[in-house]
Amino acid sequence: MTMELLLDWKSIGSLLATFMFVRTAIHDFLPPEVYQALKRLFLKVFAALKPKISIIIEEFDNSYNNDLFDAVQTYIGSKCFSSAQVLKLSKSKNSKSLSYTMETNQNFEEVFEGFKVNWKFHTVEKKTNSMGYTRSHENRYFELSFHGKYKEIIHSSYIPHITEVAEKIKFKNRERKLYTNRSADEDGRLWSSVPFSHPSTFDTVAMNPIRKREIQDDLIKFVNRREFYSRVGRAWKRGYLLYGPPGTGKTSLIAAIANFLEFDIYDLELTAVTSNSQLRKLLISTSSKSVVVVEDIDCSLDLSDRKKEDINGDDHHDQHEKGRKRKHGNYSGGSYGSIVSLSGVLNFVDGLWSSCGGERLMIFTTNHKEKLDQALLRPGRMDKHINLSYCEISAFKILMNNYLNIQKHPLMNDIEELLGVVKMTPADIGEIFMSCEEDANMGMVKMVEEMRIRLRPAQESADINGELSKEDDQVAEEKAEDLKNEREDSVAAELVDSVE
Ligand SMILES: Nc1ncnc2c1ncn2[C@@H]1O[C@H](COP(=O)(O)OP(=O)(O)OP(=O)(O)O)[C@@H](O)[C@H]1O
Repeated sequence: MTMELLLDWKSIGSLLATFMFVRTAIHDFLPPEVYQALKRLFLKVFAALKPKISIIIEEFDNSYNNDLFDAVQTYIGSKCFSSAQVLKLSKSKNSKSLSYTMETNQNFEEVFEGFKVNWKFHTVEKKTNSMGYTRSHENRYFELSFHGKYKEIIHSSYIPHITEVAEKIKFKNRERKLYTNRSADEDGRLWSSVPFSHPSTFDTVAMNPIRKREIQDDLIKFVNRREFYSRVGRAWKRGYLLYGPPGTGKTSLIAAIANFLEFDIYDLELTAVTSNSQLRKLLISTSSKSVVVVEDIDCSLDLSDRKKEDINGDDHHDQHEKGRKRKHGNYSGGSYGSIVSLSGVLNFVDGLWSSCGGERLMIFTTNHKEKLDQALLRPGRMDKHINLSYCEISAFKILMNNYLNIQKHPLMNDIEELLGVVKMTPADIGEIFMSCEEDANMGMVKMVEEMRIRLRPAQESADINGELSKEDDQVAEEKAEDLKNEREDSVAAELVDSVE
């Protein structure tokens, strides 16, 4: 028995020695190219002996569409361009972009987290017999092959990765919509929609670049915080209040935000809402990536006096009566014809979306921030207050570049000085530039003229009050400087104010 064992150990030893000898001989005597080729062959043979696993993803699952098949098709379509030899190219009706799909029997290979996966697309003709008729149809499916030891990673990481990427691609390619509830009463639908195509972007909005960057950062932070919101048990939403005089870019900024996030826009007309329950339905039916806008909040609701309204519920009779009168055109409304109560708005702003998932940005606009209830302004409801005001030089430069396509001009100093004393909205400036689009120089001259015209009444009234001495020009200059400093201070204060 001991002898046999000894023999066995001996033979193993000599086998190892032979192996080492052959290996060294091959390594030392064979040319390196031959050695590498042999090595590759050996690895291939060895890999072929390893267990391989395949997963089949069919187009239909018990006659129902298989979402995973669609996801794989989208995913591979976005990647196979460089590797597959035959591809199909198409563009679907509601899509902005072209999409590639694989042809039958084509392979696509990729490396995920360090291991290789192989995809193959199959089409098989199938015949079914029912009630004496033979019907043939195509059975399309993807086959995913990989080494057996990666089964767990495929299931827990790779497949979720595919669905996530596919979702992002589909979202990017879809046509975005602008929804409005204005015609809700007539056609019975909650929202009517048109494709959303507003040209305003963060590049075209005339605004202090630092504040622009700050808003963009805030938006990026918001959309990247899904886990945070779910961890702290809060609805994934953020409230913005845009305030400032008419024509300062509130609507333009909203469009720029929606374009930046690639979200749908819901323009919520509160005066067209007939009850709080309708308001609730409207809000719940918004898509999972949406910007809900309530413009001119001070004009559509009596928000200044909360005590007038029943905060915990609707006064249905009262609401109904207001709605009836409004429909018949003879309702001038509490202060502005409010149909939904303040509680309705506050409730949904506070947490109606907690159970809906999805990311929603709520934007209110007003020309009169001071008219709004403090309860509505607090963080959680309006997380960020953005003041859009009269044009200052950095915003002016953006408009000048947009409309006249110039970055510098000899009249810039005059304009900067005048902007310190004359209130010009970006809309005013846009109008003047629009009329001289072809002649940048003329546009700038006209601008200075218009500002000087507007400056005169201010100087005259100052004169009457005895504020202006004989050295008009010098004092006007000093005043311009003071106002400019004041403006800079208020911009700085606003920045501090809006930092959470
Ligand atoms: N900050 C801005 N940047 C670029 N364009 C602007 C800006 N502000 C105003 N405009 C131009 O003026 C027009 C009116 O602007 P917008 O509707 O955005 O102002 P608003 O503040 O929403 O006005 P309102 O309070 O009356 O609704 C727009 O068509 C836009 O071209």
